[in-house]
Amino acid sequence: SVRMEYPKIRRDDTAEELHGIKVADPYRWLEDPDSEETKKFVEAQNAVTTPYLEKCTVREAIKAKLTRLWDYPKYSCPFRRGSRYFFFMNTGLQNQSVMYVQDSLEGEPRVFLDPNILSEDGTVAISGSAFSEDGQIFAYGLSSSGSDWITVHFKKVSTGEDYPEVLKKVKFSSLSWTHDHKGIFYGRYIDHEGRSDGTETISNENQKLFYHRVGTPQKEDVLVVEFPEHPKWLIGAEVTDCGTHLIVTTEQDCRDNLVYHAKLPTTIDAKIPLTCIINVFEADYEYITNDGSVCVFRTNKGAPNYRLVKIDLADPAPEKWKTLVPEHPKDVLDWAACVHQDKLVICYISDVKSVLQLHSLATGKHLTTLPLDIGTISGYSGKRHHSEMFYQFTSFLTPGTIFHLDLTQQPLKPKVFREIKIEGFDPTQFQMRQVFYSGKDGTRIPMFLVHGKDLPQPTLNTQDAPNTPTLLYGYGGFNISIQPYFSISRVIFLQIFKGLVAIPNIRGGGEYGESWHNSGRLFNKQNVFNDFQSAAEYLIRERYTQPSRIIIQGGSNGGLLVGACMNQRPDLFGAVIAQVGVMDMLRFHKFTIGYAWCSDYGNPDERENFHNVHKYSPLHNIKVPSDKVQYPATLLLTADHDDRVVPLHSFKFISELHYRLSSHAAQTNPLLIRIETKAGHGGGKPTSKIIEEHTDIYSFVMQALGLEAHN
Ligand SMILES: O=C(NCC(=O)N1CCC[C@H]1C(=O)O)OCc1ccccc1
Repeated sequence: SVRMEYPKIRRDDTAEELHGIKVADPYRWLEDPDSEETKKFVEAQNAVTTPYLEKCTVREAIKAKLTRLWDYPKYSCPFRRGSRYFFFMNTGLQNQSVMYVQDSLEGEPRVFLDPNILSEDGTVAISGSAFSEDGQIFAYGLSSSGSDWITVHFKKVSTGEDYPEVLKKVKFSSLSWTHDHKGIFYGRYIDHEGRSDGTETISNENQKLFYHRVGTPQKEDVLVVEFPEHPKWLIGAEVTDCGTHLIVTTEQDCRDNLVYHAKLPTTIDAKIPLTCIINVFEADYEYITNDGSVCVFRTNKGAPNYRLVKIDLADPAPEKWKTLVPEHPKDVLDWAACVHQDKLVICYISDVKSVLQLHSLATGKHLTTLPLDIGTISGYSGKRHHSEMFYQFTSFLTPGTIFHLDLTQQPLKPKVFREIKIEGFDPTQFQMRQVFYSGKDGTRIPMFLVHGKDLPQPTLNTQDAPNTPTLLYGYGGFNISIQPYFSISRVIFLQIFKGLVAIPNIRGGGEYGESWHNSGRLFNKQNVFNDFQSAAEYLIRERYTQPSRIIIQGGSNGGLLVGACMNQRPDLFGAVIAQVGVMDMLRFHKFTIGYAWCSDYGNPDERENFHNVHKYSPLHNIKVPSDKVQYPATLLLTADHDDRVVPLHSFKFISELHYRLSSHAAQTNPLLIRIETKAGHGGGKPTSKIIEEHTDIYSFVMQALGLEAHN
């Protein structure tokens, strides 16, 4: 294939001496999103990528197929607030799901809030919300163009009218009502200078907790909690189920938190004095419910697979804690909620599949396990004072099934409340399996395989290497578990390319609790890359596919994963899709919320951590392969309002790839970047932009790997 011409991007002599080594950073100037030169860079890169994608002869056919199959109704669990029921629903191609209200489960749904009317291109999304206890006022966050910043609005439920005030400079905030329905606690970056629209990259510091009284202007909000000596702490606040106390948590990164509490004053007009009950960052503590001063927390303190403990706020010494639900030896206690006054809903992850149980709140004793197929609980709604609950099940081949459980029944019998079906998708044509493969160090790693029933079975004796296009997707970090969930774009990959989707549950995730997370972070981070490469080697050894047919895909921390893997094993993959990736591991902590990722990566300002991340940082480990080997066809994707992982990571990485590889004789695979506008990290992205993105990814893959499309 013809060699690509890439834009000539200026390199300057910026360099620093860091922890004993000289580190050049010739594209440092790309860190300024507002400079004319950076804007020209974006145009120049898109000017190369767009024609390449449009050259794909079946691009329109792929888009039509994606659009047709995408056009199926999507529902959330219904949830009761006050005397009304609400749910989100998307008829299929709406840019944003619409919020409906019903006076009863059988009642006629009425539009309650349609975010689609808030912008002409669907780029305004609901991001966070909370009803007052009586269900009469709805507090909701709106995010524009995918930014983490939100504005908070208040709607009177009975009339649908908004109150006049809008709360600004809000980010990474919980919204929690006092039970007198007068107002909410929320996190605010009141000191933030300059614009807060998600195109800025400055670090988010000095979040403070405010109390807002509905119907008053934001400038009258009361500063209730701040930690001026800890500018990087993020503050969470939750009013207890009984309404009398405030539970405050602080996080300095993406793991562990402190816990404070306070009795709520009847009038909130000054700072609230807190009592600290957990004062060391060594575990996660999540408030579930309380009876008087005795609170139930989900924690991994002394329990890497998590457990539920009772802590008496009046006597919080650890030796006084009572274990309510002990740690399971193998399964991870993923989340818990209190329902019907005296029951706990507990969701476990067992070999990556969800297990949903009811336990007694009083004794912790297991009451019943709700029947589930192999898959994931992707939604839940229920409150302590409710006698019913809803939960949503999904899997690779199940778009979504919503169950209703009436807890006053004996025996308990979950009822299918709604089953989502898709025209043109027949799940019986596909197969999903879980296999276990060995990592480089012998660790057994689970992997889901999804493919058409007609996938040519890997026959070990045929000479010709199997050439099934294989999408190998991974994340590998932050205690996040990649469980089976339905993705119509993956189904289309299987259909168009007669392909295989492989999802290895590599270390760094939460699939097997804290130990799985710890064995994939800090100085164990290379295990994550090894596990992912071992997954590819397993698929090749088992004759499912061959290197040139493997497409590795990852987003954010998963973008780092594929960026590192393409550097370490350019020979092992045919294509790389790196979405909003973390590519500059020496500087990630300097921008927006990047410092919070030091819990997985380590702080590069510290010598040992610096040398550790320097070893795998994608930007710093591009190596020209031997003369027969080339880098896989690579597509980086990012967007101008991504303020979670700022686009500079991908800008610098594509520039360095071009600089290092474009003169490598064997490098005929394209190395491209797709930079979107009015888009962010992914949350809240409108359906139209999602379909465009998947269309471009599949067009890229088809073009680059010379795949044929089956209709
Ligand atoms: O940064 C994250 N989450 C981690 C995250 O988004 N990461 C971690 C690495 C890159 C990117 C990703 O993988 O999506 O969320 C913001 C936040 C809120 C409250 C407390 C701490 C942090």
